[in-house]
Formats: sequence, structure tokens, C-alpha cells
Amino acid sequence: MLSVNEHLLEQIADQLATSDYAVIDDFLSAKEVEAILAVFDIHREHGRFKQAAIGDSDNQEINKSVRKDLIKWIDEDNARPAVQEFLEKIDEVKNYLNRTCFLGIKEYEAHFTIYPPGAFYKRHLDQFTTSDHRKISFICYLNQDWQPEHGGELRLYLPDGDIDVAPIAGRLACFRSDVVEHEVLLSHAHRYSLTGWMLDQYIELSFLG
Ligand SMILES: O=C(O)CCC(=O)C(=O)O
Ligand SMILES: [Fe+2]
Repeated sequence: MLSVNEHLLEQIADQLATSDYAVIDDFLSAKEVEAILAVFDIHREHGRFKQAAIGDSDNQEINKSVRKDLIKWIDEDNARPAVQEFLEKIDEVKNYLNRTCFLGIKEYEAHFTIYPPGAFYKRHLDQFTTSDHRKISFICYLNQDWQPEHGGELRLYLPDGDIDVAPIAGRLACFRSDVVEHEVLLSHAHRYSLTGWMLDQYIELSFLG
């Protein structure tokens, strides 16, 4: 049974096809957001978040002048139910995009993400110079009480100008990984999200810590 409203799926596909990006509210309900944040707490208590790196598996580098977020990769086989449900929804988006946009997406990789106060991620593209298997980037935001003074907006650099996306709870932002440059503006509060990429080939995930 479909758990993502068909109308949302259509909106994602239409917006991606016409503008290379899509922003959808209420992709997750308030209850789903809460359940996922509880999983963040567990991983944080166990010290599982690590400073994010830049580059692909063979060229990993930590550069705090480029990005300052903390991540934990999602292990799909051992994901807790709330995260499993999120992945099932992403799977539905993936299948819908394959049917309607012929993207040939095979799978996805995703991580829990925390931007502590003072963190940002400078302007970049999500495709690595050494590999271009990331086709669609997606970020689902989990910030229940986000206020403009918290910052941390996602800025998308588009042909017609920049767009800032507030990281509010339940919202899904996605965009073509190969063309849309973007950055995360300085965050003044803790900023929580699930970040992932739809890939056009199966990958070896064993390097993911
Ligand atoms: O969290 C966001 O809004 C974007 C994150 C991002 O650009 C990335 O992790 O590559
Ligand atoms: Fe990115």
C-alpha cells in the first residue's frame, strides 16, 4: 500500500521535471518527525555522530571551512521502525520517479545529519569529481520550532536566482544532484535532517561508518 499521498508524488515529479528541484511540505507527519528525532537521541547518546567529510569513499577529507555538520550513515538493514518508514517513503518516491521520469535510479544512501549552532555547508554540487552516480539529492527536515532567526536555510542557486528553503519539520527538499549548486546557510540553532541521494548504480556501502 502507498504511504506517500499520490498527489505529493506528482508534485515532486512535476517540480523536478520543470525546475530541477522540488519542495514538498508534510512529507512526514509531526508524529513521524518526533519518532525520528528520538532515534537521533539514541545515536547521539552512543556517540555515533561524526564530523562529515568531503569527497567520495576513496578521497575523504574533513575540511571544516567547507562544512561543519555531524553525520551518521543509515544502515538500512538495522534501521529502527521510524527510520524504516521514512526509507519506505523514499522508496515510493524513487519508484514513482523511475516510472514517470525514467531516471533509472537503483538505490539510495542516506544519513542522519546535525548542524550544531555555528555550522554551515558552503556552496557545492553533490556530485563528486570522481564519481557521478548521485542523481537526486533529498533532504527531509525535522526542526519542529524553526524560526527565521535560527538560520540554516538551504540556498538553491537556480538559473532565475537563488531560493532559500527553511528547514521546517516534515518538509522534503530534493533537486538534481548534477546541476543544482546549493549551500546551507549558517545555522544558529541545532538543525536536524535526514539527507540522502538516489543513485543510478548499486554501491558498496561497507565504507560507511
Ligand atoms: O541540509 C541541507 O539542506 C543540504 C545538505 C547538503 O547540501 C549536503 O549534505 O550535501
Ligand atoms: Fe549538498
